[in-house]
Amino acid sequence: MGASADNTLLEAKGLSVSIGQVRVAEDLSLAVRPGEFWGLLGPNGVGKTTLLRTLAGLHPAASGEIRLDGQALVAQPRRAIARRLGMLTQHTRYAFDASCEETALVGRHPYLKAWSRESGADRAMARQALTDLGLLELADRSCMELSGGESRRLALATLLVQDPKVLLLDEPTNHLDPANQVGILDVLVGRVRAQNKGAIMALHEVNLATCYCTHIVLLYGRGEWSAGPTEQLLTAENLSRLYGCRVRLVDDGRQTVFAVAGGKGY
Ligand SMILES: Nc1ncnc2c1ncn2[C@@H]1O[C@H](COP(=O)(O)OP(=O)(O)OP(=O)(O)O)[C@@H](O)[C@H]1O
Repeated sequence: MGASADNTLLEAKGLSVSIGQVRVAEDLSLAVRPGEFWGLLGPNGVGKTTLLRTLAGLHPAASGEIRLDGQALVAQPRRAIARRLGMLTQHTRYAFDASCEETALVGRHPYLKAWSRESGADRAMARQALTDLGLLELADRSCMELSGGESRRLALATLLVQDPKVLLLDEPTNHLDPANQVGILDVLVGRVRAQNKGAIMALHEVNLATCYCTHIVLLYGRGEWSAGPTEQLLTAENLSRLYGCRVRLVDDGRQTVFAVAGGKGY
């Protein structure tokens, strides 16, 4: 199956999404093209995870359509979807005792035939991903013995080994110190650009979004949203409305950053 005529990797058309009593998005349309890295921002509980799960085909939309690589998502078998789309979930929990290398190799499962084992090339991919995420020294260590940040990086390594065209990332920088946050975003953005992938990343760190994201989706609540290029969407006015607290833009001549200026009384 080839990409769609205009190269769109993942497309939402007129998508309406709810969960429980929460209206996440009404009539949402967006198209993720090769090389684009989208940021998904909004307050706690607004529905970022739910929207990512919907785009992955794991939560049903109330209406609208999702197209992956030019074809309706619902028409594609899960195994085919897993070769094209991968999701990093918000929390990393390992239920089975396996080494970090074996855990990273799970990313190759969508490509293996029944009863077949991972090849040397698969193992090389796993070791490369562990190297890229600074985990090679832990290759033989049990995944049950990792710190929160190490577990997070192992989950990302597994996603890189899965090597899908579309990456859905739910707060990938959770549990990571600042150096590891920019380190893993450098790796992810590097892969997206070099290999013409597309990504959507839910996150709360607005200043990482300004550094790394080409496009932004803002979820305001009650189904309201806006989407577009980062420089148009990420303004102090939009962010103040989004989070319900005053956000200021600070410019030191080299970089512009957003700073929380305090609550209503400040
Ligand atoms: N299975 C469920 N049934 C009903 N409501 C749910 C369910 N799962 C989540 N919710 C609710 O749906 C809303 C959206 O949750 P979601 O996890 O998508 O938000 P989020 O924007 O990712 O939040 P956060 O920033 O806190 O991670 C929340 O109010 C949550 O309590």
